[in-house]
Amino acid sequence: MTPIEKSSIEALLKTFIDVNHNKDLIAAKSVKSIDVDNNNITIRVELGYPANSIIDDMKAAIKQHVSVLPDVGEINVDITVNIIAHSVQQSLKPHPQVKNIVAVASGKGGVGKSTTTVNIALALAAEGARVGILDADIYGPSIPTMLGLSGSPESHDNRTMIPKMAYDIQTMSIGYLVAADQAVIWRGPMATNALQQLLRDTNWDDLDYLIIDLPPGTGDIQLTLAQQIPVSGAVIVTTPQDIALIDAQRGLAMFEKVNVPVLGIVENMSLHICSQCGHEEAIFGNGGGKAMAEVNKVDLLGALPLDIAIRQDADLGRPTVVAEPDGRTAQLYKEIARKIAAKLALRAKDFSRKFPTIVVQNT
Ligand SMILES: Nc1ncnc2c1ncn2[C@@H]1O[C@H](COP(=O)(O)OP(=O)(O)OP(=O)(O)O)[C@@H](O)[C@H]1O
Repeated sequence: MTPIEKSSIEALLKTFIDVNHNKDLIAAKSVKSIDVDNNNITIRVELGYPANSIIDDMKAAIKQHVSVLPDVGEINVDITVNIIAHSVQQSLKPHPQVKNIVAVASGKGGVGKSTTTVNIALALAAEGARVGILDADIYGPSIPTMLGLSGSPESHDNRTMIPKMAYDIQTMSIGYLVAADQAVIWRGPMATNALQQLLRDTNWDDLDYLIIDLPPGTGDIQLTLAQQIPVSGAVIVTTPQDIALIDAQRGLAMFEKVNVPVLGIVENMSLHICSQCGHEEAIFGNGGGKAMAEVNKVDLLGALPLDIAIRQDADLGRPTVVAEPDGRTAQLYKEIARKIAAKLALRAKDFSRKFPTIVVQNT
């Protein structure tokens, strides 16, 4: 029997690409230990993103990958998940109750930003994370409707608000607090102050991810929010039309300007699938999101079809990820959600939480 060296296993794991971030397991620092005992192998993998729906397949794939070693005995693969906080803009302090804030933006309105936000948030939760949504879309706070929620949030201390819950997700929305026609007229500082307050005064309960649905566009409000909210990353939603892509490009530039990493682009309404005959048609054009991602060197996280079920589910307060959790569309949202979280996992840790604040006391 030829004894198996750890280095041979490591060499093999260097060729195992995790499709969620496109890095190999060693480069991504996902392999925590490799033990060999009498050619029986135990590999301990730690993922930095929630992955409920793929862990079993990934275990099997790693086993298969390593099984080519000559004289290999039993192979055990143990996969755990550990979601940590990642760094935010240098000048800002991270939110104490939220590990990672992710902003979802769009260059223009109506591209399906809120629908995408809500489904991605539900997908992250389905994958095992603690998730919240902050609906900051003052021009059309639609998250409450999409989750079947209404009414004012409660408060135990008359100071902080308790997030309203739907499908295990903590939510706060400008829509719970003001009439639909009121917030729309807010301008600049009024809107940004209100949104900052909403973030600060909500009693978020230990979140891994807080997804913020930003108001559409790239004006002053969005820029100020991108500057003042401690975000770990941003996602841009666009449709494949030229006009939407030009606006999405502005979104990219906005986040670049304030040093917020763009984790990728989601192309929404990319193909129309006829509910009668299944025929697929690129109503808003073809390949726009991909081309834009390539030009700007960001990732295309995924493309969602223009599908009447997505709209109907959202209108009924039961978005597709929970209405049809095993369907193809839910799978697409979960793939996108895992990619967002996995890309974030590769980014720098938030070191500010690791060290206690040092207080010098005069005696
Ligand atoms: N992939 C999709 N297929 C079918 N309908 C969709 C899809 N995505 C969104 N929609 C529908 O398109 C409409 C606009 O979506 P949504 O409200 O999410 O857009 P938005 O970009 O957040 O808009 P705004 O921020 O301007 O209010 C909604 O009726 C929604 O149900």
